[in-house]
Amino acid sequence: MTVILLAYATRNGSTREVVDAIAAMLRETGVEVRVRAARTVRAPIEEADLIVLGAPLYNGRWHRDAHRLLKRHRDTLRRLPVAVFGMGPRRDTPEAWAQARSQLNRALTRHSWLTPLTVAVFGGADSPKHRLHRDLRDWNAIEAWALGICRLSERTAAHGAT
Ligand SMILES: Cc1cc2nc3c(=O)[nH]c(=O)nc-3n(C[C@H](O)[C@H](O)[C@H](O)COP(=O)(O)O)c2cc1C
Repeated sequence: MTVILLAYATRNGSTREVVDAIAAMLRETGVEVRVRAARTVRAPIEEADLIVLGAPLYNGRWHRDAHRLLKRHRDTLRRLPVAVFGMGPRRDTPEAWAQARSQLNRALTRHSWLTPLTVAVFGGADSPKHRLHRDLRDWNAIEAWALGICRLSERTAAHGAT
């Protein structure tokens, strides 16, 4: 059975909600999914056919737990397919979306050995305690991405089996 590890970092919980939604979608397709906070993923990394790493952008930076996971597990992750997503932006303008994307791209350049299968930004959500509680998460885009991941994992598993 295909095993997908979903590793995430979060400050206010919205990334975890996205990961839970992705996990539910993937499980419906018969994939085995393990959800872990990025900081708790220790070496040796669990056996998985594919890793999904999701974390929010804060003040132009990707969450440090995501960086740490990539650093700590570099040798294993070099050999495994990795899909990446970031959370942001906070404002719904083309400029803000482009900025979030370029912040994530810049963060990934710190790990030049990494060639993700796919990279996405899903839109940010304010903490429930925030006065405005804006939520730009596009659940249709998240679902489409999760299904794409599923197809990728099937292809990877088939490739590994030959
Ligand atoms: C203080 C603060 C700074 C933020 N900075 C950025 C940023 O630089 N770029 C971005 O795209 N999103 C930014 N965001 C949006 C967060 O990435 C978004 O709210 C995300 O959903 C938070 O994830 P979490 O709930 O998992 O912590 C910021 C949010 C806050 C509250």
